[in-house]
Parts: sequence; structure tokens; C-alpha cells
Amino acid sequence: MISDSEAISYEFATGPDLYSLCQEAATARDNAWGKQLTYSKKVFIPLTNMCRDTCGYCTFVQSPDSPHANYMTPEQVLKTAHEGAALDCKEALFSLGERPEERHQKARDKLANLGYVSTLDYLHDQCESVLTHTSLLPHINAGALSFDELKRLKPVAASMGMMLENVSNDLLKKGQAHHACPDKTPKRRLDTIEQAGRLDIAFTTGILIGIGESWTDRVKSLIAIRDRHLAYGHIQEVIIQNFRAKAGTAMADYQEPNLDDMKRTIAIARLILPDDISIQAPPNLEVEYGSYINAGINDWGGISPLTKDFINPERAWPQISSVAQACKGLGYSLAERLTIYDRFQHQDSKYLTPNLTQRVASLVNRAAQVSGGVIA
Ligand SMILES: O=c1nc2n(C[C@H](O)[C@H](O)[C@H](O)CO)c3cc(O)ccc3cc-2c(=O)[nH]1
Ligand SMILES: C[C@H]1O[C@@H](n2cnc3c(N)ncnc32)[C@H](O)[C@@H]1O
Ligand code: MET
Ligand code: SF4
Repeated sequence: MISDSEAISYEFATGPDLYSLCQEAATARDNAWGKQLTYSKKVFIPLTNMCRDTCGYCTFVQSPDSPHANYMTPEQVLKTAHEGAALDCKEALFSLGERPEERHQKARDKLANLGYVSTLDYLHDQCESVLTHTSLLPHINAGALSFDELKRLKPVAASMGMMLENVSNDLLKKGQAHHACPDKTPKRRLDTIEQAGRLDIAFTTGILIGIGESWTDRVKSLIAIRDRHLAYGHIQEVIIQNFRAKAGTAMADYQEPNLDDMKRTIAIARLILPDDISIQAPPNLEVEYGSYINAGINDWGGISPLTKDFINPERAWPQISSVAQACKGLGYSLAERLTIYDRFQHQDSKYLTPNLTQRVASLVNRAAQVSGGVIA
């Protein structure tokens, strides 16, 4: 494992220094995860695009006054889930705005039309519906949640996640990415990760890079994730996500991180985090995503044959066969995985409630029958 001060010293690593950092990370990945990369075949379910936060980088969020502001109806949720299942998807990614009803009357009205007063209650019931009526496993990405909220959602999701984003409090200042975002305080984000650990929830987190943080802030964020994993063991994957500037947002003119920045951040993450944590980077946010492999990733996250990435709608998913080609070219195979990683799945796993253990086991069998698990 790399020391904190050594990690901080790689801020400007480039050329041969970056190459050797990446080599070290790739070797650590090969030793821990072998010559196989993974992805999860999923559909995206944007349950609501309203939110009480106003992150400077986000185009997912819609003002409640916009004609596009909505909650998906129960019928729309099931339609997407059924279509995904027919295309062999195994994950339903519920990704949504945070507590819009706590800030906007129009959100309260829309929720009331569906018979609810709380977005999280509606989320619970829609996950339950997907579990009841389809073969998909819900993964919940609903932002910052309390102990009680996580506890109530655990029986209806095989895994959950929330990007830490970054531990820097400076990002909350006026003019910064997380100004006036009550759900993006490092305290609330870190607390969510901690409570998920206490509850034995298989958890995804990660950092968003290029939003005004320093290199040291990134290293500190990865260390904060590592420390919570060392306490509870529940972090299954850490996403390194590059900010993409969007027209019409406060950060439209912000510089996007370049490929070297992604590579050195992926490599440092691999070396800071314990070997059993998967390192994931999305293939649709960088044209040369194949070079992430040599920086130490072992996973591409969710890829959808049906739905777009609603958070980065202008960035189409590559074909799964293209991702497989990119892996193969560098000597790696590509295999499908479930939203809950293998090591959390066993029969009496504390990470799954009994209703979910069976469901996960039958999907594992199905994946094995269809493809032997491995593509290309
Ligand atoms: O398509 C996306 N999937 C996102 N996912 C889903 C991810 O790609 C995988 O489907 C899941 O992590 C399952 O392993 C997230 C999941 C989280 O728990 C937290 C954040 C994200 C962020 C994204 C995202 O920006 N786009
Ligand atoms: C679900 C996750 O999507 C990420 N996210 C939100 N907006 C953007 C963007 N413009 N570029 C890249 N990632 C983004 C945040 O990290 C959020 O937590
Ligand atoms: N609102 C949540 C978050 O920011 C999840 C979706 S972001 C488009 O973490
Ligand atoms: S990134 Fe998430 S929390 Fe921030 S405005 Fe968008 S939906 Fe809301």
C-alpha cells in the first residue's frame, strides 16, 4: 500500500513517472482481480429528476416549473424494467434527485398525485414492484441517506451507492460546485457511507474529479473511503468519474479533466484502496477509455443496451462488443457481473435479506447458463 505523502507527491506525474505509476497499479489489479474486467448489464430508472440540490455540474436536475420535471409512474418503471429484462439486463439502477418535496411545492403536488408524501417511500415501493414483477435486482443511487432510510431500503435493493464526490468543504462556498447543496456536505456523504457499513449494505461510492478540488483533496477522499472500508468491509467498488462540462450549467466553461488526469487518479485509487475494492471508471465519458485498463481499473460499471445514461445523456454507451474488443486488445476478457459483487453473495451473507438471497442465486445460475459468464 502507498503512503499518504507518496500519494500526494504524484500530483503532476506525467511521461515516464505516470507510466510507472500506472504499471504499479496495473500489477496490483492483475494480482487481485486477474485478467478479467467486468460490467453490469442494466437499465437506468430516473425515478425523479427534481431535486432540492443545485450542483453546478448537473443537467439531470430539472426545475419543478419545467415541463420536463417529473416522477416516473409505476407503469413507466415496470415498462422499462420489463424491456430491460427481455434484453437480458440484470440490474435496475434507480438514480434520482434528492428529496425534492422538501423544497418545492410542485414536487409535493406531483408526489401527492401518486399517493405519496416522501420520495424515498415511493422509491421503496417502486423497487419492491421491480422485485415482484421482474427478474431484475434494484441498485439504489439516491444520494445521502440516514441510518433509518438505508435500513428500510435494504430489503428492496441488492446493493446501493452514493458518490462521495469529494471531502473538500471548500466546494460548498459561493461560486463552487456544491454551493447551496444540503446533501453534498462531506459530513452527510461520509455519514451515509458509515451508516451503510453499520447496516451491512454492499456499497458503491466514488469521487467526481475536476469539480474544483485539488489533488490532495482527491487523495484525502480516497483515504476517507479506505478508512470506512477498513472499519466495516462493505465497499464493493469505487468509481473514478470525470466531470463533463454541460451547456447551460454553472460549470459550462469549467475545464474538463484530461486523460492523464484520469489515469493518475485511477492509479492512485488502486494503490490507496484495499485490493478487495473494485475500481470502476465509466467507458462513455472518455473516447480513449481503453487506456483506463493500463491504469488499473477492473470494472466498467453499468452498461445499458436499452436506456441512455440520464446523467450524461449526450455521451452514448459504447457497444458491449466494443468494450470487449478494447479489453481483448490488451489481453483481458470481459465478463458480466451482478450489481452485488460475488464476495457479498453467498447463501448466508449478512449483506442480503432472505428474500434477496434466492433472487441473486437464480440470476447467478442464469448468467452462467447463458454465456458461461465470459464474453470474448
Ligand atoms: O450510468 C450511470 N451509472 C452510475 N452508477 C451505476 C453504476 O454504473 C453501476 O450500474 C452500479 O454501480 C452497479 O455496480 C452509479 C452508481 C452509484 O452507486 C453511484 C453513482 C453512480 C453514477 C452513475 C452514472 O453517473 N451513470
Ligand atoms: C450520480 C453521479 O453522477 C455524477 N455527475 C453528475 N453530473 C455530472 C457531470 N456533469 N459529469 C460527470 N459526472 C456527473 C455525480 O458524481 C453524481 O453523484
Ligand atoms: N442525486 C444523487 C446524487 O447526486 C444521485 C443522482 S445524481 C444525478 O448523489
Ligand atoms: S447531481 Fe444529484 S444531488 Fe446534484 S443536482 Fe443533480 S440530482 Fe441533485
